[in-house]
Amino acid sequence: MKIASVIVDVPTSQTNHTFDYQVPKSLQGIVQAGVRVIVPFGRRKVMGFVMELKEESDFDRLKEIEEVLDLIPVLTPELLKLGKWLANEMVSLYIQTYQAMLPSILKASYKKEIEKLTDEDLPESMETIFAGRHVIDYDEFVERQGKLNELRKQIEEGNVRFQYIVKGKENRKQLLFLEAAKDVTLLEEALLDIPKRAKKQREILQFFIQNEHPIEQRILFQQLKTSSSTLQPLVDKGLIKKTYKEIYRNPYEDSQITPTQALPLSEQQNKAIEPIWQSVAGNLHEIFLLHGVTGSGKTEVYLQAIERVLDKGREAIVLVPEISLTPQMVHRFKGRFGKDVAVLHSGLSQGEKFDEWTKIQRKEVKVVVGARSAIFAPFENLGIIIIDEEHETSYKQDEQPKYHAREVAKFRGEYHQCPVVLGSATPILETYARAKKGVYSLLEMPYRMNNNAMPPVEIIDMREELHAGNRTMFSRRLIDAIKDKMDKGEQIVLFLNRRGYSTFVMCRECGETVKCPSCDIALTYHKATDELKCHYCNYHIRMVHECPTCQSLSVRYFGTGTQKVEEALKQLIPEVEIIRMDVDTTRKKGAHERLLSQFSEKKAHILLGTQMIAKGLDFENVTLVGVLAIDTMLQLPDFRSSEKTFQLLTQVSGRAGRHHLPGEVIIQTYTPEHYSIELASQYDYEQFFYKEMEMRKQFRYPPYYYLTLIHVSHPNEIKAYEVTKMITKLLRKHLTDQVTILGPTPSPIVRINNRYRYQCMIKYKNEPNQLATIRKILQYYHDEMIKNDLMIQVDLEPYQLM
Ligand SMILES: Nc1ncnc2c1ncn2[C@@H]1O[C@H](COP(=O)(O)OP(=O)(O)OP(=O)(O)O)[C@@H](O)[C@H]1O
Ligand SMILES: [Zn+2]
Ligand SMILES: [Zn+2]
Repeated sequence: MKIASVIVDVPTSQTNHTFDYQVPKSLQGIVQAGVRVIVPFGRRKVMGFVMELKEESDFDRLKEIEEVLDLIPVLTPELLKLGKWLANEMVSLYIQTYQAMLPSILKASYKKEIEKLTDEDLPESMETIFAGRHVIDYDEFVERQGKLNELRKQIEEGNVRFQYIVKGKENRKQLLFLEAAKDVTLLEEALLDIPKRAKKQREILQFFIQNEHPIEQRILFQQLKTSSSTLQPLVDKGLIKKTYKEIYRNPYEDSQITPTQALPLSEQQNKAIEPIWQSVAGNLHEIFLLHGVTGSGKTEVYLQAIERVLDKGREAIVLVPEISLTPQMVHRFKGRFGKDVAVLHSGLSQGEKFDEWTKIQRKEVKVVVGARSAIFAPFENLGIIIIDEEHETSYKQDEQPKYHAREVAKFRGEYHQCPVVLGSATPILETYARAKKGVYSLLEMPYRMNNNAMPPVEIIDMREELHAGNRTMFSRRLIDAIKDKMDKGEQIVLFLNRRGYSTFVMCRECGETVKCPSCDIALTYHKATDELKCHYCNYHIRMVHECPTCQSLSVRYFGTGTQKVEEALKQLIPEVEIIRMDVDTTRKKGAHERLLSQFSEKKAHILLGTQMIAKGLDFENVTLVGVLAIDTMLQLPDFRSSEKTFQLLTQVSGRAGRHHLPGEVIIQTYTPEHYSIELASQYDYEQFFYKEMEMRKQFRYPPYYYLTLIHVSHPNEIKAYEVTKMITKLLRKHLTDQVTILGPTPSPIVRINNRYRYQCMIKYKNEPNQLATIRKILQYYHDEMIKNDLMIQVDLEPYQLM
């Protein structure tokens, strides 16, 4: 095969197809599908992925591949196929999609260099920049105000050369090891020749007489309190040799993880796992929804399902949301499967991620536990895919390609003919509806382990607090409960929602927000025009200062930070010890883990935090969970806000009373009558599902309709608006009239990084022309996107509507 078709690292829609290259003789047999190569492209050199090899091309005079970056393909045949499908479905570029599947360290880095080719002096101005060097960075040349026309002249005269350098910048970590270079008897003989006063040298040699295994040089020096100068003569004599060993950067201290055994399953676990085992045994592709309340023992089901998969010699992918990928969670998997587990999440350094990925690629592990992108783990014999907390929005990538891990899981499950298990206490509506219809197999686990009751939930009406003259953010009931637990030596988790933002307004007197009459979402405040706007349909009214419902003047913006909560609480209860967990306190590596272990060692009464603490945590001594300001979530301008509130409350409540001590939950809100708060407090998912489905039907949202969101941004507001308007026009013209097109309307966050953001939304049930039309629109704006700083982003089935 002499010709390779290559997807090149030039992310534009015009280059979004394969280019043919000749494989030079020297690289034949080395270039194969799935490897990265370096190819000439225009005047540059770029990285590319080989899609396939073939004998013939429709083009003649092909350029040659210059270099191969991999000996083992980084993309398996399955991943090549998956990437093609995914890019088409998501209207994203092939190159972006393939790059999203790989550790970011495998992305190419590009550099421009100028090389001096002559021994003669260059003109003075250039010589000072070269400063005696042969090669310099082009960027440095420009930065130091080198003259470009001078440079061009020198290039033409052949005195200097300009070149693009492409590098796959992966690096493997190597450590320096020492080991005996000769037989023990020979070492013993040599020892006799070393004078008594060379004490340290003798110690080193004795060490190797007693230890035949290589040891890291650094550790030996530490142990024997010695250094290179003592060692060197022994190396020179050929008694000891230095070797480099590639090692994995391992972020987890495996030795500290206690191995665990499979637990005898409870009755409901048995019932749930049986169909999964059958599907594993029969190599059947089936999608399961494991709907189990918090603490019902879902994780144990996952573990024992995986066990069967490994027994068959196949592999497993387990997805866990980023924020619940805590050390606790990792330990549960490593405890059961030990060294067979790789872990992938964003807390790892690039190098660590690459090493974990390498273990998968080399088939040195059989299980990967990771966040969203672990769905692309290059296993070739997959036996199960598990997505825990399947409702989590972090499974949807919010940059291109805007894929959802669940859809990728289905593709891979079908390819490998293996089960996909979606687990949650609060599955997303779409998923539960499919399970009800029989598209997925529904497995229910309605009870907690040991039949512990779910902790009782008390809803506190914050409007009444205000009426009673309490202007703090804590209800009297919550403060009393906190003090009570402190007295008993029990612990408290306080949760503050932060995903909201202060652009919605609410009446503190009656809890009312102003909503769009046709979209049923909260209006957002726009300061510039002093208006409230619906960012789905662009309905707008003047900002209200008097509550439309109760005529009070207590209409306020909403939003508080964790730090404020901490300070306010300390004023009320001076002796309280608080561990605060938010983006600020967990920025440093390992901080997350440290704070949690401090809390479990009972070094504080309260763990106060944001979304970060809502999931996965399992503390024996926690008997009270308090929820502050849940309204900021309920009023998000997002049609899923009720659902997200229900999910969050259920998760948070699940943190209390998981063990022997009974727990309780207190939720503070200005809208206690809202169905998602009420039903969450009763743990009634089923009821919530029906109620919410009704709303979705009425306002024409998923799962009854599909949505596509198109985002436009530009430094000039008028431009952003005009383009969005044009896009809605084109859509209206080319799509069938069953489709609703909303917009143009400003995004809820109108300006980010000095770019103005507008959007429009397509609501449809079945629209065969959609993808083709969107592609045409992108083509149409191609030049402007490249030259004029215009950005258009397409999000199919969006999760973030901001
Ligand atoms: N078969 C079993 N026998 C004894 N203990 C079990 C068994 N299965 C699970 N457990 C224990 O019950 C507790 C709850 O289980 P687990 O954390 O797996 O529930 P979960 O459904 O994943 O909960 P969440 O959704 O809240 O994370 C854990 O402490 C776990 O070790
Ligand atoms: Zn009011
Ligand atoms: Zn509207």
